[in-house]
Amino acid sequence: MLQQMNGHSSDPNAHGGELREDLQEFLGRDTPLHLLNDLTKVNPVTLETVLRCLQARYMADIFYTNAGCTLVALNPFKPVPQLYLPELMKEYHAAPQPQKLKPHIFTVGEQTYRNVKSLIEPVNQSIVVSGESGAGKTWTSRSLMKFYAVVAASPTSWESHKIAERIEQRILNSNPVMEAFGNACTLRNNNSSRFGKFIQLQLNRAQQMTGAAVQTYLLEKTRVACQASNERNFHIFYQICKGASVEERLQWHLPEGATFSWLPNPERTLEEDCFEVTREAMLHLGIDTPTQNNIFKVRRKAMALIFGRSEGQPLHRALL
Ligand SMILES: Nc1ncnc2c1ncn2[C@@H]1O[C@H](COP(=O)(O)OP(=O)(O)OP(=O)(O)O)[C@@H](O)[C@H]1O
Repeated sequence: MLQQMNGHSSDPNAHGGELREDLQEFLGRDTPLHLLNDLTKVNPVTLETVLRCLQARYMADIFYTNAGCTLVALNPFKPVPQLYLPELMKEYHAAPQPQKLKPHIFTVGEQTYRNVKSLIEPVNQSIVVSGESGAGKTWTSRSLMKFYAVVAASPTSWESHKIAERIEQRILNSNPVMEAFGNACTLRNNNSSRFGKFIQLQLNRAQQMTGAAVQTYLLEKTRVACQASNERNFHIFYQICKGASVEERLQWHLPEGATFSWLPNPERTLEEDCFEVTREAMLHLGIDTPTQNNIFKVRRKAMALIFGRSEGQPLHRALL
């Protein structure tokens, strides 16, 4: 992280072989760097000092840092389940001043939620999640959706509780489906979203979740026919190839172990390859098994048409 950014060396010794005076002063300060919760408090604000601070926090397993009203999220590249527990979501939700708690994506979620709540005429709130490929945007969006599913789904009556649960579950189930059809393994990220998305969560006047809409754009369609070496096609094709049942294989004319010229690197086993998870999520979204089968049949035919037949299979059989 400290090596190179935008072509500028961030080596503090690059300035005449000695640490610059202001940087020396910054590094020698009394407060340990990892305790700096807000990058605007870094003084002087330079590439070196900001990166030093983020690096110190990363080494101390602190992955969120404020930068004024923006939140910087570092990808931990390891599971940190204790950071995303429902109890923690509730803690941020119940806090009188969540911004006084440790920086977290839940602070942003809660602040936004309160903004909607505090206005007499409800005004839409937006959270922009940006970063380079593999930075953790999908993870962050998922965490926000889980947060709202917990804090915005607590209606009182049993009947409405059932409805809220259904909506909450559906919102969360949209993720595996979107990711199966729109994500692929790239050099930078095993589960890279190859499309942009605008997720809208709808609340009623009591700030309970009543629905959600996802608009997708800019799907990287060219990946179907052309992938960089060591990258893969969209997950769904591998899921079908690896996860179809014996009956489905017969029905879809998909022999066990069939290989396709445009489905490279099938030997890589990813957790995203799980067909069952996609099917289950589709079921929860109201896409029943016969409809699912039709969707997968079309996918299978696309595989024959676009990817070429599985080895040794005549075309008329592949298109059946
Ligand atoms: N907060 C986190 N905790 C644990 N793991 C994380 C976290 N953020 C990201 N990751 C890991 O990093 C991987 C890449 O993150 P993610 O898919 O969210 O990146 P992205 O910014 O959406 O990338 P792309 O633009 O390529 O879709 C995740 O699959 C996950 O393994």
